[in-house]
Amino acid sequence: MKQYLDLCQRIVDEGVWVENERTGKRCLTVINADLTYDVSKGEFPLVTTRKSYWKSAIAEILGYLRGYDNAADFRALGTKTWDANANNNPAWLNNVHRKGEDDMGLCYGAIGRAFPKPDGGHIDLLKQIIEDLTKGVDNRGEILTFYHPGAFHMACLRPCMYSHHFSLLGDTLYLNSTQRSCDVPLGLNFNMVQVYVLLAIVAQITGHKAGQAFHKIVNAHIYEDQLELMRDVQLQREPYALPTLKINPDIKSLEDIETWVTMDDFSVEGYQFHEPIAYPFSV
Ligand SMILES: Nc1nc(=O)c2c([nH]1)NC[C@@H]1CN(c3ccc(C(=O)N[C@@H](CCC(=O)O)C(=O)O)cc3)CN21
Ligand SMILES: O=c1ccn([C@H]2C[C@H](O)[C@@H](COP(=O)(O)O)O2)c(=O)[nH]1
Repeated sequence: MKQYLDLCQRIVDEGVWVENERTGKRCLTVINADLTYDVSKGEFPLVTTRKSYWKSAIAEILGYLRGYDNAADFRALGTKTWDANANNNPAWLNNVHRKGEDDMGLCYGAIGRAFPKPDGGHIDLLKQIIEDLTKGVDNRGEILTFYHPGAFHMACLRPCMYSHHFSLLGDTLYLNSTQRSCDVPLGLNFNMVQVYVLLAIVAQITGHKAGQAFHKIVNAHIYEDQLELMRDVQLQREPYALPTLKINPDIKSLEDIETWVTMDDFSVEGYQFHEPIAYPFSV
């Protein structure tokens, strides 16, 4: 929690105003942040200085792991976070590749579960990683990437947290996740939860202990219409102790994740938080 608040304060104190063409808004921006979550100690990085919608965040990462490319599928899992990008962005609505209502196009899991090969066909990157890790293999390239510049014109958004690199040291699994662009008041609440959950659940289904997750952010920003709420409300609050996350121990394979897992398989204990803050969202 301290590392999150420190980053927010750093943006307020040292950020530089940058015009963003896609949203038509200015963003107070810093470059480079490194956050660490110790999953081995159960340090679940849930924001306490406002109500954080952790179920929505877990539903998002679950949808990516399932290869979803449709906001309706995300809603069925328990999150509306893709509705706006799929259905309210004029550039995407006019894109000839959009396959109709709720389509997100070729991004995130649609790439990671079926990465197009230059010589034809696809690779299921996640399946291959899970198979390797289950056998105790780390080939120093166990990388789940959602980043395919050749597909950007066929997607509603480029992936923000675009790479998840798993590593084994003995029986302990580590994760390095990289994010190119970060909406710190809104997106990062979710992204911290997602990095933690991704390491915890992949360790669980591959039979390893979870170690640390390292989260690298390149462009970290606060949109101009979020700044006042962050500086004058959220940053004035004292954080509470971190809660803990429980994951159903019956989840044992990638197939379980693909077939029956729901938000009921996750629970958070001891979550004490301050009043909700409704930050403006930029499409
Ligand atoms: N500008 C922007 N910021 C983002 O964080 C973001 C995007 N766009 N587009 C793609 C996804 C969608 N994500 C989202 C979308 C909406 C919320 C949001 O509205 N959160 C509210 C309410 C959440 C709820 O009720 O479930 C929040 O207070 O956290 C968060 C992340 C993260 N990503
Ligand atoms: O998981 C996510 C997804 C998106 N974001 C934010 C970061 C930016 O504010 C926008 C994406 O805009 P680009 O112009 O494509 O950079 O969404 C996030 O923080 N986390």
